[in-house]
Order: sequence, then C-alpha cells, then structure tokens
Amino acid sequence: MTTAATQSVLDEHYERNGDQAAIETVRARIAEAGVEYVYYQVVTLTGRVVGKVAPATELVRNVENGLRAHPGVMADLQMDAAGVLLAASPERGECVVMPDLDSFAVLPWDPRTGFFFCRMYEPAGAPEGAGGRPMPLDARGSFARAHAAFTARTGLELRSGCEPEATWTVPGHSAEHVPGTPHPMYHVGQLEQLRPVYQKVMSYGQELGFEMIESNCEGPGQLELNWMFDRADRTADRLVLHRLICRQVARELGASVTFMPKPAENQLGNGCHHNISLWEGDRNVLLDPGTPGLHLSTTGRHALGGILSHSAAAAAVMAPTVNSYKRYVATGQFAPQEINWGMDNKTCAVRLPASGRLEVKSPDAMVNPYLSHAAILASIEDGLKNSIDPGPARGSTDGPVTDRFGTLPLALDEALDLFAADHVLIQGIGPELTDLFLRMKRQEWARFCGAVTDWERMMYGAEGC
Ligand SMILES: NC(=O)CC[C@H](N)C(=O)O
Repeated sequence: MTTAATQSVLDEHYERNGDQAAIETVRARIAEAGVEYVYYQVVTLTGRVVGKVAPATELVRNVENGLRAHPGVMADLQMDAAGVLLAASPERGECVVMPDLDSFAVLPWDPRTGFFFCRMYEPAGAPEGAGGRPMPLDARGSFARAHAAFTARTGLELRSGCEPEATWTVPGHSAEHVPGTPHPMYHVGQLEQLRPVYQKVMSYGQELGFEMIESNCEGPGQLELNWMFDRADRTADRLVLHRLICRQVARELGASVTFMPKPAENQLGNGCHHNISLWEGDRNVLLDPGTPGLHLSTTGRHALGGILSHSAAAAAVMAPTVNSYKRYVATGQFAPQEINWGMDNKTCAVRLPASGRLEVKSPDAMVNPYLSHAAILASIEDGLKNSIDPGPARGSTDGPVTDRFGTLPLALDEALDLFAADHVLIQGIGPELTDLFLRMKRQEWARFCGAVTDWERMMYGAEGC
C-alpha cells in the first residue's frame, strides 16, 4: 500500500540545492578551516570513490546547480565485449552530481581540502525542475531513497555498525602467520607493531566525526577498527570514508593496505560484519526483555528469518569479488559457510552478539555498503511481511537445527545466478542497478576464468603429466 508519505519519497526529482541556510553553514565552515579546494564525490558500484575537484570559490554555483559526470563512472568505465560502456547506453547522456550539503567535511590530513558526498540525477540537460530523476545506477542515492521509503511504510529505521578488517604491510613487519606459533589474535605484541597505523586511523576517523570505539589485531598485519553504530546510510558513508582514511595512512607511513577478502592462503580473511538493529524512535524493536536468552523479539525473529532466507542470493553483493569466496571456504576462521544463526556463536552466518543486535557475517571488506544494506533492508522487510521463522539457534535445545537455508555459494558465478533469481533483493536494490551489477560481475567472472594462475602452473606445469 503506497501512503502519501511514501509517494513523496518515490516521486522525488532533482531540484536545486537552494537551502540558503545550509549553504551558509558550509560557507562558514570553509572560511573557518581555510578550505581552498572541494571534492565532489560519488561511490561506484564496486565501492570506489570517484569525483571532481573545484576551487572553493565555486561553491555556491556547484551546490546550487551540481556538476556533470559521465554515467559510465558508476561501472568504473567498464565496457562490454563490443566496446560500449556498461553504464552508459548511447541514449544516456551526462548526469548531474548534486552534493549532499550535510555531508561536507574537511580532510583531516589537509585542511585546505574539503569534500561532499553527492547523489546523481539525470539527464543533465533537463530543464530546471522538469523531468530530472534520480539516477537509478547511483547505489548511494538509491539506498537513501529505499530506506526513506521503508521508514515511511513501517515507521522503522535501520541502524548498523560495520566491523571492517584490513591487512597491512608495514616496513619491518611481516603479515604472514608462521605455522606452529600461537595464534596472534588479540596479541598486543603484534598490535604494537601496528601502533602507527591504528593511531593515525583512529585520530583521522575522530576528526571526521566517527566515534571510534575499539581496535584489535586479528592476525599478523590484520587490524579490525570499529566505530559506533548509527543510521545505516551514515554508517555506509563512514565505511567508504574509513577505506579512504586507511589508504591515506598507508601513503603517509610508506605501508600498504588491502581489503582483499582473502589476501593469501596463509592469511586470515578480511570480513566486514554488519551489526544490525531496527528502531521505532528510541525503541529497538528487535529486543523483547521478556524472552529468554538474548531477548530476541518476535519482530527480531522474523527479521532474522528474512536475512537467513535471502543470504545465499545476497552473497553476490556481500561477497562481490572472485576472491571473496576463498574467505568462505577457509574453515575455522570465523567466516561463515552454512547459513545458520546462533546466540553469541562466532561460527554462524548470523550471530546474536548482544541483546537486540544481529551480526550479519557474510559481508567482506570489499563490500559496497549501500548495496549490502539495501539487501539487508529488503530481506528484513520480507521477513516481517511473511513472518519468516528462523528456526532454532545452532547449539540450542529447542529442536533439531535444519539446513533449510542451505550454504553460502562457493563461487561468484553461482552467487550471481542466485541473485538474478531473487525478486525481493532485485526490487530492494533496484532492477536497473541489479542488471548493471550482474553484467559487470559476469564480465569479471569471465575474465577470471580466462586467467592462468600460479596455482595452475604449480599443478600442471613442468611435471604435470
Ligand atoms: N573477528 C572475527 O570474528 C573474525 C572475522 C573473520 N576474519 C572474517 O573474515 O569474517
């Protein structure tokens, strides 16, 4: 049922950023910090940040009218076999990049430079106020609209806290685990070797308004860095910024950092667990203090059932690279394989680490957080609408644990096929966006299939037969 409130969200079309008070706030911040250059950034489907820079003197023109960009950037300018840009059919012209005024911030490492996150609208040539529409291939803008529409329908808000892991190579410190030595998880000696890294990442995050809460060394060279949960769209922006911060810190320290889901066979995988809660005002509706154990409410059980029942198909966005599936295959490293859930059980795909919180463990550190949260939102709504029962927790005595949700796919091509058949996820993420994502990722899979790897040379090379 579409309410009037939803309709206004769905009917949104691009308007000038004409809020003079908001422009004045940004102008004052620019003057106070001495900002001279401003980045206008969008996030592509693979989670890369792309954009333009302009002198701060052009601020008013840029925030009122936006800047122009080619839609092909949304697919990282990838082309199909015929050499046509994937995200830009011939009839698709340039887009307008409109800054979100409340996203403005100053780079902690260069006060002369500020930035905005932007949303895209098309076509660029639409006469003022007529016919401009949100660009459906803009995952960030699409998720913000999907979330606003969900809130208008249900009165609920999705909040999330992400736990990205990354593998660092700093001069003089090896990222390899030496077999036979104790497992280095939480090892303070290992953490000490990464001291310059976590200190800089935390302080840059704090300067950008993240409430940094903790960090630990998960393995040699591997750090997890956490900040406080928030509304899902803000957390998604922060995850994107966190990866930018890490790249900057690596440049400053002469180090390198990777978010690759499984950087090497002898290294731990880089996950990015999403800790989910659902709020009606100040009340977390996943929580019912009257229920035993970790107090999961009936709404919480249905949200969990929805997440589990779409987990296999959602893997395509949670684990979006060829390499991602090598993280799922490695056993005993707290990355999921079976689709199941448990009370504070780190081996499960969804864990209840605390009352009222669902930790979704399938996402890895290369995830596009707008797509992952859109998939979670659509799964939860399906769970609530259809009262999907998650069944008993793993390890509980409530009854036999069935394998009705199956296992996560073990390769990207299998995941893409499952995603292409899941209409709940396709509607939640957006059909046009899904189509582009599938075409990009199918090409990536085809390129991988054509690559000859070191493993094949080792297996079939000199002494192969
Ligand atoms: N902290 C942990 O639970 C480890 C997570 C694990 N590295 C993963 O890939 O998901």
